Amino acid sequence: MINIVVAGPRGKMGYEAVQLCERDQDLHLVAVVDSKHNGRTLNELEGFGNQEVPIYSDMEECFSDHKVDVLVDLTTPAFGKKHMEIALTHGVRPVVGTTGFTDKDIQELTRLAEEKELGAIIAPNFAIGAILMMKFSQLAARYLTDVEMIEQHHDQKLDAPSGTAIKTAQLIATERKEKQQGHKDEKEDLAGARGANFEGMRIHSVRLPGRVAHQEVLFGGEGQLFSIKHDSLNRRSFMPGVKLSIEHVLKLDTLVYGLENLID
Ligand SMILES: NC(=O)c1ccc[n+]([C@@H]2O[C@H](COP(=O)([O-])OP(=O)(O)OC[C@H]3O[C@@H](n4cnc5c(N)ncnc54)[C@H](O)[C@@H]3O)[C@@H](O)[C@H]2O)c1
Ligand SMILES: O=C(O)C1=N[C@H](C(=O)O)CCC1
Repeated sequence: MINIVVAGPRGKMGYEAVQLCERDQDLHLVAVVDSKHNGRTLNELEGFGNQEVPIYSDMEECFSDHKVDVLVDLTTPAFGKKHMEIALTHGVRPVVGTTGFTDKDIQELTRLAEEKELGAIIAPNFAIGAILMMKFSQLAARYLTDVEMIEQHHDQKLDAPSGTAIKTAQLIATERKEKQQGHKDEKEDLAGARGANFEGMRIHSVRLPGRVAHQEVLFGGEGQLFSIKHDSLNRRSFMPGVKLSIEHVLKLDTLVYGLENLID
């Protein structure tokens, strides 16, 4: 049994992670961390069935009261880093799907994980299909170096571009040199029209009700187009990756950023 704490249980992803623990015999949900409802139990909240799991608003108190192996953090960009620091300081391995980490955050958290000799995972996207999209895009960029991305998410998303789009751009950047794309004299008549610029790659972020998580990576060459697309149609699509991460993080003694590092 792996003792789990989920942070953000009332959120769209946190709710699915709680249900994953309920379904999976290897995962034991010992407590949850929520910004509200301190001192109550999950079964007192609407939608949680009979899960008599204690709710804490103070993560440190939660880790003092329980023996925890893994923290699954699915909160907001404002709290992801702080929660990882608290977990590592208390000897708990974090598996974090929360997005919005900067390069500096990842460097600092890597140092902390190594100092504590603990595994940690930051996964911008837990869906296996999205990992394949990123890996295939990295390969394609070796041959087709003009790239644009369109990522689409629901309209409650706080960060843009998505963590997945940034990670895809970082992987592609390992295979192609920075280059200016489009006409050298192009000019935006409306600010933002050409999207965000990552080493010359353009990233376009769509936010609409009804969307879940979608990304298309578009490659252009002389007389040809190539595109790779992934759609998450519901949040269950992320749960096999959460389980995979929980299993892997127990065997690690450093921070891994991106599930592409865990699958061949
Ligand atoms: N890695 C992935 O595959 C993946 C997939 C979907 C979403 N995400 C990311 O996961 C995060 C959550 O997404 P969501 O769609 O579930 O968002 P959401 O807004 O539905 O849920 C976030 C939850 O976090 C809670 N929260 C905020 N601050 C907190 C704190 N200090 N302590 C405890 N709980 C706190 C909120 O109350 C809310 O219930 C986002 O950063 C999103 O980008 C990642
Ligand atoms: O719903 C979200 O928010 C998602 N965020 C991740 C990202 O930023 O890439 C992954 C997919 C869903």
